[in-house]
Amino acid sequence: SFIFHLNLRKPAPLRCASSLMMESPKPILDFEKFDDGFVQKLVYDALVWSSLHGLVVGDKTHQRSGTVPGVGMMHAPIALLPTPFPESYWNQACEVAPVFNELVDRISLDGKFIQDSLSRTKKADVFTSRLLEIHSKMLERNKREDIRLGLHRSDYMLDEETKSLLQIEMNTISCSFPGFGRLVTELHQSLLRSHGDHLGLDSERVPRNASTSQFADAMAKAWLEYNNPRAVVMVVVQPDERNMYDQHWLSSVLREKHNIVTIRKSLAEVETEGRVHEDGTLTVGGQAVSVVYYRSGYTPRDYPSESEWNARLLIEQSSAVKCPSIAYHLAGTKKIQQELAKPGVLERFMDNKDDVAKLRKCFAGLWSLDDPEIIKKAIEKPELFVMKPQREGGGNNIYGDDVRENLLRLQREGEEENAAYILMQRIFPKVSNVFLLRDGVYHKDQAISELGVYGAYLRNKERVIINEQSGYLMRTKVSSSDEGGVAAGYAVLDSIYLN
Ligand SMILES: Nc1ncnc2c1ncn2[C@@H]1O[C@H](COP(=O)(O)OP(=O)(O)O)[C@@H](O)[C@H]1O
Ligand SMILES: N[C@H](CCC(=O)N[C@@H](CS)C(=O)NCCC(=O)O)C(=O)O
Ligand SMILES: [Mg+2]
Repeated sequence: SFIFHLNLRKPAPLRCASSLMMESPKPILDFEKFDDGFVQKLVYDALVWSSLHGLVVGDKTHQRSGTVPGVGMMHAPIALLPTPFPESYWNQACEVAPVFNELVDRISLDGKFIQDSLSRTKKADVFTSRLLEIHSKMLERNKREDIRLGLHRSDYMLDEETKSLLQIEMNTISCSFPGFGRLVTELHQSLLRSHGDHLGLDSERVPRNASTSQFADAMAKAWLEYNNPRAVVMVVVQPDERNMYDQHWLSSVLREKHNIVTIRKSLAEVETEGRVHEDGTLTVGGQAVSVVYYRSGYTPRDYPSESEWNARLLIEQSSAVKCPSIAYHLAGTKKIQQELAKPGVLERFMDNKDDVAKLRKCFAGLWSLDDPEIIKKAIEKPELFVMKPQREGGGNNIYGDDVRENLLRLQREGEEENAAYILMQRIFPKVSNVFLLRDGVYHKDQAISELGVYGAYLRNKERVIINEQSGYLMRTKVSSSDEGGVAAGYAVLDSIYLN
């Protein structure tokens, strides 16, 4: 930011400013300059702020912390200060959010594309085949979803090599941290207001983040579109949830701002208490449900028995607004992400050339395992690739030598299992210095970050009611870690400092 201000003082030639903008972010923390005493003060203020503002998670050493609110809470893992991020890439990520929202909706309407794209994955991956089974049942019934609510998060890394913003993945189900994304932004703004002078940082450079209210408002509008004043919003949750407060933030806004009641049910509870009536209404425990918001159901672990699959099917068959519908869920799989990267496929869904260009600009290299050239290259240089199964929730990817091992194994075992994976270009973001705060202790470390941009989409038949970028989440992890993910225990919650 210091350099940025200097630049503002003299009328820099455009070239210089733009080249400054394209520069990789300057560290805003000169580690050597700070004394531990000052950092400890920042840490103390950050921990108090987090505790007072509900930026808390369940403490896994406390066995009731995943079921009983208020018991065994721990501050969420956070970065002490925001991470520098070039404003030009921030603008690009925000601008493309509504385009990705529209793309997901268009894909969801093309049942044949979904079934065809995943037809071989169906044979190689049981979990995906179960989801596809529900999807094909809906196609057979010609089930229409007139009211469609998407609450997405598109994740990006800034590739240092190519100086380009590349999409890691598009999440269309159970996107974590719409509650906490906003809170971490407010925490960092608060810390910079108190200590900004000493740090030489301006709190105005941390972009406003209304992720919680924008997601809750979208759910409230979907509730209105369903038009049953007695109906509730149902949050489908995991029986044991360490991240319940992030979820409760949305329920709290629904109640306080919109006077809408939410209920929390596991898939097993939906199976026992749920019913779909003649007119399509879903009732659970006798209460009519207008919107089903999944914060579970995205991983095989959420389906320990047939009961959970029955519940998923029951919900899908109802007239409730599913967030996501099975089609939206499948549109966000990694296999579909890889299919979309093939030449001409985006054009199948988007007629606006500029939109297609905006989407394609942030595609990393994505391949199926049916491309011998790529397989050969990945076996030679596995460190340049990430191999991904059709899984969500973190901790599932294959890196480095394991990529080579797995590719050789698949060659030996025959091509059947190939369709269960995709290959992706490995992205190498710039490393920056961060203070990571976990369990009340800070660690200075080299880290890399991943910017998640939330997108909300609400449509009723031909009427698009909401299509917006709705806040952001920065996740920062030690650069030595291949995997990411806060819930998975690798990353911390962060925000950005525009430079
Ligand atoms: N192409 C990539 N290059 C570098 N890191 C990646 C890449 N893809 C994924 N990762 C890392 O792995 C983590 C999980 O990958 P992701 O595709 O987001 O799977 P999940 O659905 O489990 O979150 C990401 O948060 C990121 O840290
Ligand atoms: N416990 C569930 C966790 C839900 C979950 O894992 N969601 C995936 C997308 S599917 C996700 O957003 N992962 C990135 C967040 C991270 O880094 O941990 C919840 O919070 O409702
Ligand atoms: Mg992810």
